[in-house]
Amino acid sequence: MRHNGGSAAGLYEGSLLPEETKAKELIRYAQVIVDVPAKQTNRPFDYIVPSELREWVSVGSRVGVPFGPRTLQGFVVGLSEQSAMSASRLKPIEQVLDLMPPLNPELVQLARWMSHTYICHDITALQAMIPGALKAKYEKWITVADTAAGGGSPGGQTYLLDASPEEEEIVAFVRQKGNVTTETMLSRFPNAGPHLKRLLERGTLAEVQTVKDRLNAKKVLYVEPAVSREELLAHSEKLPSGSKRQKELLRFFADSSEPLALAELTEKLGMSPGTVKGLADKGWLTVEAREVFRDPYADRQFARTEPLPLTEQQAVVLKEIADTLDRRAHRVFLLHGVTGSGKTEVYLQAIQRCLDQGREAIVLVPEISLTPQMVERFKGRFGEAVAVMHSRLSNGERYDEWRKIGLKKVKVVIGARSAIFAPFSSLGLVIIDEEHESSYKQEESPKYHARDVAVERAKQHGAAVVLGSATPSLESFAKTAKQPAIESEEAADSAYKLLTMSERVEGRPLPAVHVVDLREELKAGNRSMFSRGLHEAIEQRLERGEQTVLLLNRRGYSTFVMCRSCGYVVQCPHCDISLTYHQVSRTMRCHYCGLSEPEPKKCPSCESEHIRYFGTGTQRVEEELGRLFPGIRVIRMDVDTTSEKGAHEKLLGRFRNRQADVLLGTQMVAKGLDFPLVTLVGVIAADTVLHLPDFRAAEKTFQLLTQVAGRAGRHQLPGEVFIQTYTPEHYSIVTASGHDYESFLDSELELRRLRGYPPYCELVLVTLSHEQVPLLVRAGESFAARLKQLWERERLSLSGEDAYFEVYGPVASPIPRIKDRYRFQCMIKYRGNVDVSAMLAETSAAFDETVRNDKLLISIDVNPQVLM
Ligand SMILES: Nc1ncnc2c1ncn2[C@@H]1O[C@H](COP(=O)(O)OP(=O)(O)OP(=O)(O)O)[C@@H](O)[C@H]1O
Ligand SMILES: [Zn+2]
Ligand SMILES: [Zn+2]
Repeated sequence: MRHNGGSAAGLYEGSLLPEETKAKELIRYAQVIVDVPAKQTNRPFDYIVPSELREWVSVGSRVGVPFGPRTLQGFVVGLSEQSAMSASRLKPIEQVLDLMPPLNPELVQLARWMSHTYICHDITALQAMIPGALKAKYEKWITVADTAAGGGSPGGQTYLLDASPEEEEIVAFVRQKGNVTTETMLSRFPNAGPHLKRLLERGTLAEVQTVKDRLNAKKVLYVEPAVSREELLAHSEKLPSGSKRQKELLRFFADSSEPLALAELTEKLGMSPGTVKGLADKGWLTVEAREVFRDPYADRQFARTEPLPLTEQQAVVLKEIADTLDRRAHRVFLLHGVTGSGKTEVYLQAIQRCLDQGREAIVLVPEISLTPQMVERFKGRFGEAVAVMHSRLSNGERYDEWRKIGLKKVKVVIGARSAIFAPFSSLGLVIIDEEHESSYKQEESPKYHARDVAVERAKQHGAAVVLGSATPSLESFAKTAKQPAIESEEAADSAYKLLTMSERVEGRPLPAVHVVDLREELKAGNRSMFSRGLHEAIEQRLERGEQTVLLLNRRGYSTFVMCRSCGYVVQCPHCDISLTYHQVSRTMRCHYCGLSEPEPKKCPSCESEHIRYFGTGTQRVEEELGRLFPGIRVIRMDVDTTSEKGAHEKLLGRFRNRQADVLLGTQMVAKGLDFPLVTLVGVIAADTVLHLPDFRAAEKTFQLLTQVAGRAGRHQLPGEVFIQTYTPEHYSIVTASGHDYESFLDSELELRRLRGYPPYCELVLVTLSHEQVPLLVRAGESFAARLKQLWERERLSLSGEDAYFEVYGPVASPIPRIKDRYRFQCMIKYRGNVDVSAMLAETSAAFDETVRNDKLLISIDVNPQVLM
């Protein structure tokens, strides 16, 4: 069914024609990507657009289409007057699932770009763009098959050859109901299983499938008068005196003809819905179901804020961005602004400019810094025009926020990673706050980076992108013209424009940072987890009524269970990693497969009883604080205390209201928080990330330390920071303590250059997994060999260009086994104009059979953030 000779990309081009150039009546066919993520179905299929659906089908529509024996969800990616297939062989679209198409031609095109760039199926990319509530749910029904229905006797009784009485009964039941779900069937006939199977096999009954949304728009009943005020009053007069309530209700609407929600009305007037219904039945009132939006912030008031007069540095930066907006040009800015330099105010005023032009804006923030404070800043400035999207919203709330975008009820979306797909049609500005955050990368397929998607989307819209951070990623920094890491002409054109804000607002100083050598503490006989300096500083804050933020970076921290006698560490039996201890439930859990086991009483290896969890978790720091500073009020923020909906907000709210002296937590406390009374920041141990097997370890350490230090002294009171470490001489710690991004950058870039890591090359991580090592090794080796062959071919066509390509591995992955599957990886490093995506797509296609028949799994991660 593929169009003649069209290249994959070409297939979509027709769909990008402006809608009006294609008269609806000429549209006969739609190209649909169906919801089956497999190679054979990874292309558009042609369907007939029935004339009654023509008005409703556009590029980006979600439809239900017959596919083989089933009905599947699909996305319309193109419309045409003709099809290469003869019409007799094509089937019509069955359902259009939304009145408003959830995607638009630009997003459909973007999905195409994603599937190519990140090497995934088109449907996977399309599905990533819509909220979970719209992901297809298939409903299966049992119905009487057409053929069987025709053979009915006049009395409606089907004469079934060879059918048992039970079967007769089942068929009669289905016929009576029309459609029956399996559950209904089994609740009525608990032993129907075998009969059902036989009836389906013989074609008496058939199974049909329909596509259904997981969720529907929420509807609320509204009441309003159906007749004039005079008539209402007249009716009220005529009613018998016993109908007090009804009279009251009529008078109510005579006073105000505004529609009112039924629930609100009955509560207000203290009457039952029956009273309302009585009058509606008489035709005097109308009751009507209306769609409403579930608003997670409905009960919150946001004080309106006005633009602040800008500092000199803010004004310079805003002008650059505004100029680009005014020219409606595409341009990427990297805004390097120290902590507390007022980046948010710049974002707000840039957005205002964009809205003034009648365009829309997307703001991405890392999930964990999407705090009420952040939301407040945007809702406070733009009020109702803001939609908020994050994972703590319920499915329904998220769906409604998203629908508001399509319906043009909002102009600004603030959200985590996936908000980049907000279905705006005239996007003017995308802001990515804390652009260095690794959470912008999605770790499951499609493994996209929201920063790259943002740039791609902005190109299509002629929109500006602002990447903001106090600690820009090396990758982004290397793309600013200043950094000669990339030299080609094309690169110079697409270079990011660097904007700098080196000072905090109102000339406030950056906090003083003390680096404490923990080895010296031990020598001096201090065995506590708090150095003497930090201890004293906390004491001072308690006396002065100021607040402290303590960071315990648990990543890489030992919360494992170890035997003190023999050194045995409890590991997951299915994955090669140690189990993590959870104090609340006294269980040990595997982070990869979810296995949960009770804490062992004895060492499984030597039977010693000296087996216990090891290392410093946040709970232990909390206990220690209580012991050292009696009466201290601590709020602990980690995965355990923030798992419930709204917990995060509540904890921060309490801290802000001075209900605690210390906010203790993992990375969650490091970013975005802006509390006036915080004058002390302590880092319990700075080295935990430093020793991870990850080439970004030093960069991540620098970023984390700089970010957390930036929480101190942001307002009137000056701040102070203590960084405790076993490696005080490490350059990432030295430079972070001096707030010296430039020096860090120089040292780190030099190392990356020497070791051949980004930004001096691009990376792709290919992980293969299988239950048997021999097959895996063979597959790994032939995968690598095949890629190298392709490179030899590619290299010839690139003669003269500076290009580089190397495959490292296969070697066992850092985590060599997960869920009983062994894992091998190949690391690809390349540079220059190499179409690695195409090479990888071709190589993996060669493994299709092994994947299908032998259950080999191949995962491709382009620009990986996690190298495990
Ligand atoms: N022009 C201004 N005049 C006065 N106060 C300002 C101005 N701009 C920003 N502020 C205030 O300065 C504080 C810090 O600003 P903001 O939180 O935007 O910093 P930031 O650059 O985002 O820092 P971080 O990267 O640490 O989050 C805030 O309390 C903000 O209200
Ligand atoms: Zn032991
Ligand atoms: Zn496991």
